[in-house]
Amino acid sequence: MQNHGNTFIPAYPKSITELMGKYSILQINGSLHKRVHGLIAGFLKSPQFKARITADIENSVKLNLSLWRDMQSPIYVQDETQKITFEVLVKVLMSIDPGEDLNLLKREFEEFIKGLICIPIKLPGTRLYKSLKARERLLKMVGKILEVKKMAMENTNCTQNTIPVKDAMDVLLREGGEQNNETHALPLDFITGNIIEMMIPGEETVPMAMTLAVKFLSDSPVALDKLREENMEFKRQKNKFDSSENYAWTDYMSLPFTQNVISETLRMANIINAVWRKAQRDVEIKGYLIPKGWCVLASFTSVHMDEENYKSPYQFDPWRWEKLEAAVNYNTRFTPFGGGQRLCPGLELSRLELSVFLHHLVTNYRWVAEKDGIVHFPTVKMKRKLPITVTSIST
Ligand code: HEM
Repeated sequence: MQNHGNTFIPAYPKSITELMGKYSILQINGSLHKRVHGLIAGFLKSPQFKARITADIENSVKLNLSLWRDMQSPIYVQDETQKITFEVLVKVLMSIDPGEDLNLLKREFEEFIKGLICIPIKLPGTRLYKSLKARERLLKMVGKILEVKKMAMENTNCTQNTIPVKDAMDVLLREGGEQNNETHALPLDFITGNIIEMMIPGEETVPMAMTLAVKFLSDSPVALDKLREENMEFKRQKNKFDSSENYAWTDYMSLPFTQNVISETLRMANIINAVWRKAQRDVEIKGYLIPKGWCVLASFTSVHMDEENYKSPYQFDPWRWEKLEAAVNYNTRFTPFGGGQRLCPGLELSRLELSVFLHHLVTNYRWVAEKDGIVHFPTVKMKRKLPITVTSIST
């Protein structure tokens, strides 16, 4: 994973490559990949972006959690967390607010991703065909949003600084277009395609991490008590000074046990359990020859569940991170977000979303989870979407 795209490149099953388009960030290599990755990662980790998105995440989490009070039991955590994170994701990528457009986009996107892992036959009626059609409709919808943004930019005779960059689409739209020099600008269809493709790694991962955090905490009452204690104390301290309860992203990041719960959840969840690569030349690793053209599956589960890396790896133990912090080489032993030049640009955003969700969940509700199991293939899911019954905590 640490190579520079000249030894191993991504290689996905045919249904995925068909659906993604050849200029997707997930498939491109070399200098174009470096440019697009750098733009998106730079934007998502900027303090200005995180400050702004924290309020959006809070609004979405608070609104959706408040509805739980009047919902009939059981509440299905997997569905509920998906609502929250989809709202955040489209805000990050193209600033769509909740409403009819968002609902339509969600429906089409769900139809689109159903075909990611399927038999790659492209005939009317097949799964792949339906998903390709959904992709065409998505391209149209996102293309319209892009057109509007482009016109707004042109009408205000925008230079880099006059209209603030609000989302990933803005970032890509402005790239190379400054000083009216359009020659280095990214083509519009490249941008539209990539906005849709960036929804793929962002859409299911964060809600599944939230759902599994609830699952692991339900099975570990001592860890849940400690998490609640830390977050209740944080809430009390905050309310002393500012009863409006608006927290900064740095507040969330400063809760050590909560961060350890998130790391431990990501280690055990293995939401992206592996990545696919293809050898560009003969490669020798630890005495084994991987011939040019062969595919390699870099398994993160094997890393995270290896006793040599983590003692009692199947035990949910957030405290292990207090001891591990200095010792673990994160590049090779903790890889939920991958590594090297393809390291997930949504890493910090995901941790922030998880922190906000856990904070509002444990300070507002107690819950009892029904029996449920985790399915690991082809993607991580709960067998029964994790049904829980909640009771409000009065503070
Ligand atoms: C818990 C949540 C998440 C996990 C576990 C996760 C995991 C990963 C992993 C393992 C990769 C590397 C893939 C590879 O090497 O081929 C990746 C790439 C990527 N992720 Fe995430 N991801 C998460 C959330 C997000 C979010 C919220 C976004 C969107 C805002 C996002 C956007 C991306 C993109 C665009 C890439 C491709 C990067 C590239 O190839 O240059 N991810 N993610």
